[in-house]
Amino acid sequence: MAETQVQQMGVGDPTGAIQQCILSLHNIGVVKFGRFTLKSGMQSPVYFDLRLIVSYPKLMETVSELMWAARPGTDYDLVCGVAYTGLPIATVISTKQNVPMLIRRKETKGYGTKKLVEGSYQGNQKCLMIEDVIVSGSSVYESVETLRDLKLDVKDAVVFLDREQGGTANLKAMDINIVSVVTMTEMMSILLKHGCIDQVTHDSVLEFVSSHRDTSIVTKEKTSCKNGIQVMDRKNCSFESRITTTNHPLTRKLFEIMANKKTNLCVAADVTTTEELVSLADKVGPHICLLKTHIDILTNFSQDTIDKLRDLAAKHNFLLFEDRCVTDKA
Ligand SMILES: O=C(O)c1cc(=O)[nH]c(=O)n1[C@@H]1O[C@H](COP(=O)(O)O)[C@@H](O)[C@H]1O
Repeated sequence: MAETQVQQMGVGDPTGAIQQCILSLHNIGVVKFGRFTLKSGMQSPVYFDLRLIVSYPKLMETVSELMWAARPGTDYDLVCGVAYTGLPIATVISTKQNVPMLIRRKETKGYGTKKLVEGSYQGNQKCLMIEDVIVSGSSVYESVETLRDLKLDVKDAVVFLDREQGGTANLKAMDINIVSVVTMTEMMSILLKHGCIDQVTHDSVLEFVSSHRDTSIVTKEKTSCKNGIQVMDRKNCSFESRITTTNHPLTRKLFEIMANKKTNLCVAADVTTTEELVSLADKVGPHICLLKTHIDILTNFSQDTIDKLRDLAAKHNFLLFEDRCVTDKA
């Protein structure tokens, strides 16, 4: 797609470039319907998986051109993609527009330079952030925060899809101006118009969006960034905010219990009968997040032991952790 053609778009997409792109993205399976767990833990009937475009170079070029055309300002010294899908898009923009690029890592390397930001930069350079999807704005915000710590001038961001779930307003409050190529409402109406989805699917997505418009920014970790090196500050993070720190469902579940029950107490149940174990679990259950068992020291262990513990874990909302050691070094 020619740059001039893309630049003519604007309100109403007169050239149809955005519509065409949405239909192509739908064809390759980027727009998925079903039941999806989002980064925030929220269940959604729709998922926009732009990562797939790395397998379709021409489409990646189109997406990059549409995003560059939608950018909110001019005269950027740098572009920076938000990991991961923002990175290939930023690379295409960087080479096509001849604007140098930065890479903002998701995690600091534990070796070598230990830098969080790769590439050359100087203080006060103006940088445009590039992201695939915005929900709450947390991903964009975390990257902006890191770059601002390095004294870069970051006020603008461009995103392909705005899911209209509060991210734009959240970022505005952080002095970040973000524009999107398309909103969820616009995308759904394009897909409906072209017979890609039925009215029921269309309506259920819009209903979901309208009832989940108030997401808030939850930063992964309180971090500070000195000379591009990230410093974690877990001790000052709430259990609530740490729910989003991890991708592991079990760890997330543990943080959810800790946040809900306001406890980080674990009990190690070193008792020798099922009756003692079950009675202890029922007594301490309301106050703990986790019960550690040693079923190999129970004299009357059976399936009944497991069933009773499971019922109590569900009743009092705690996790069970069996600590059977093959070799106990202690
Ligand atoms: O997990 C999500 O919320 C999500 C929904 C979706 O439809 N597509 C999608 O890519 N995401 C992920 O959500 C991130 C943005 O969420 P926020 O950080 O809350 O704005 C993206 O960078 C994706 O990793």
